[in-house]
Amino acid sequence: MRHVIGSIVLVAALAVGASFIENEFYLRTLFMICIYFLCAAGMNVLLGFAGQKSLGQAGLFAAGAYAVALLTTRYEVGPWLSLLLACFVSGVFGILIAVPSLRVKGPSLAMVTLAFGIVIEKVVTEGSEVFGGAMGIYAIQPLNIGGTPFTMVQWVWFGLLLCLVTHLLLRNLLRGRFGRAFLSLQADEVAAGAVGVAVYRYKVLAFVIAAVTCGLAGALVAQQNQYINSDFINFHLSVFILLLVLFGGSGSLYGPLLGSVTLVIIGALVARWSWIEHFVNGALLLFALYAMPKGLAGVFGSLFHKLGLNHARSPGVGAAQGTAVPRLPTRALARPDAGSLLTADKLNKAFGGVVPARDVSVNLTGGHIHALIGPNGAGKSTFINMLTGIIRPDQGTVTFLGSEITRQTVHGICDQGIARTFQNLRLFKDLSVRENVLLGQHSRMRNGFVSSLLGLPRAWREEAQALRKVNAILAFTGLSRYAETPAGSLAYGLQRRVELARALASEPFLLLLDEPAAGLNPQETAELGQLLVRIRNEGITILLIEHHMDLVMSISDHVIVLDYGQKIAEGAPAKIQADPRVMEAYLGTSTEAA
Ligand SMILES: Nc1ncnc2c1ncn2[C@@H]1O[C@H](COP(=O)(O)OP(=O)(O)OP(=O)(O)O)[C@@H](O)[C@H]1O
Repeated sequence: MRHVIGSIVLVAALAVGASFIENEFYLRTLFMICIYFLCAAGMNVLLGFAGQKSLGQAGLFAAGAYAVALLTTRYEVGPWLSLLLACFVSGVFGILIAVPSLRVKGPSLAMVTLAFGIVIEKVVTEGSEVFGGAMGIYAIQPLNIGGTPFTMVQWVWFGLLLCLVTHLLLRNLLRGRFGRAFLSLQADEVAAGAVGVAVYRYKVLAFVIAAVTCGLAGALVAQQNQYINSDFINFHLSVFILLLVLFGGSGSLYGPLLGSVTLVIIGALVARWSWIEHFVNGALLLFALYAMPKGLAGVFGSLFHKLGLNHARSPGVGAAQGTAVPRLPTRALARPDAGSLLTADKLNKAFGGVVPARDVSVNLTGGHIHALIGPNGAGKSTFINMLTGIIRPDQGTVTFLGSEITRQTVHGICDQGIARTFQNLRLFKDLSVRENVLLGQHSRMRNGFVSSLLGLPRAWREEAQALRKVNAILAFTGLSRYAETPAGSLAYGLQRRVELARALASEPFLLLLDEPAAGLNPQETAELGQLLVRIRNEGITILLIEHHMDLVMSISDHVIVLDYGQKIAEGAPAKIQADPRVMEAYLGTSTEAA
């Protein structure tokens, strides 16, 4: 609440200050700070959190501006309703621009969005019949109160109010489940899916948020000027919006504010020499990229840190660190009598000539540790990838708790109760250990977009409950003391444990571990074995891919052996150790020689 009250007081003070300003240029500068803040706040969600690079924001600005222009001049829709509809139209364009992001990434995505911006620019320039071309559209109805158009001071007040609301709403959204999900997209989409984040849905959402705020800004500019033409909509605007975020601090809640205040004021100072404006912006962009990778927010953040002013309390530090033996949060099994938890029936997969799965059928009994072993390239990881939806089998079915999951999405399978770790660690390295594990709780949290955006009690309750569970998992896995450490800075063995803790946070029925002991020293391997037994004792079934035979034979209840994509043996560890086909597969010799 302190932040909310502080923000309201600041905005109220600015609004009162603005009412004493008589100079139109200063008021307009304040209004443009608000406009660019709106653009930057949405762009920050898209770029700073979700990691999607867009160079087409000018097109979305145009969508809002022209929507309001056409609605008020051609269709005589009232200015307030037009403003609302303009946000809706921009949101629809946001979905359109998001579609390519489902297929392309990084620079390719930037090029596609750039093309979108250019197309919109061309459409409004050339389509003079509808959009007025370079002449533009005049007589756009401004916002009004009781039929009296806003004065310049009222525009500033309204701009400030929108900035306040946008900031507080986005802050609610980004500090919880949604913000973490966006960050996971930026870090690793495969891992995001595996912890239950619906990757495509969240990407589209980030694009829509950026589109709506940008469209709102465009509509306000059109209504305030009562005029819009194609000169407003150009590539420089898209780059400027990008610059606002990068200069202010991408991924920081304060970045958009710092960026828009600084750059609009710099723009106002050089306004009389319009020819140098682009040079200045170019130089600032280069400066931000080279000298301030975290933007102004990063510079201020480290300054406050050095001065000891950063009192941000870490959530729930020390919780669940008591002496009692910690328990894992688990969900109740819908069918507790289910002997067979998962059945894979005749799974087949071919990558061209390589066939890593050939009629593989496996039955995993609940409450056991199953091990999947086999020589390198036998198809073990492919098998786990098929169970978790990362790879679609060519043939065969996977049934989990009585329902077929063969064609389900990666996040849908996580939702059902299957969690996994990866052979090559896939941690969200820049996030703290606690945030990594909180991301594991994503699929267990039920607060939706609206309750998160509005910061309703339900969202806070969910967040507090998730935090309690995460603290218990950290204690269970012995990670409590590293809770605030960035995951990527931990020793390798601890990183493996964080990935395991993250998987446990989705409260799975079945835990799939792809070589969890790879890279661990003998002591760490022994500790891992004990941890896995404790997890099994909590009622969680484990399927473990491992090359450490000592570990496999000491903790497994059931061992499955793959070779060249075929199951060649399965049974109790002692039986597998004595199986001649297994020896042959491992030693590559005939049974007699072995
Ligand atoms: N996406 C892919 N495209 C093409 N070939 C693939 C793909 N994934 C796996 N393979 C091939 O399938 C075979 C089985 O790979 P997989 O990773 O499943 O084996 P593995 O038993 O897990 O091996 P290791 O123990 O070395 O991890 C290998 O020859 C591998 O090169």
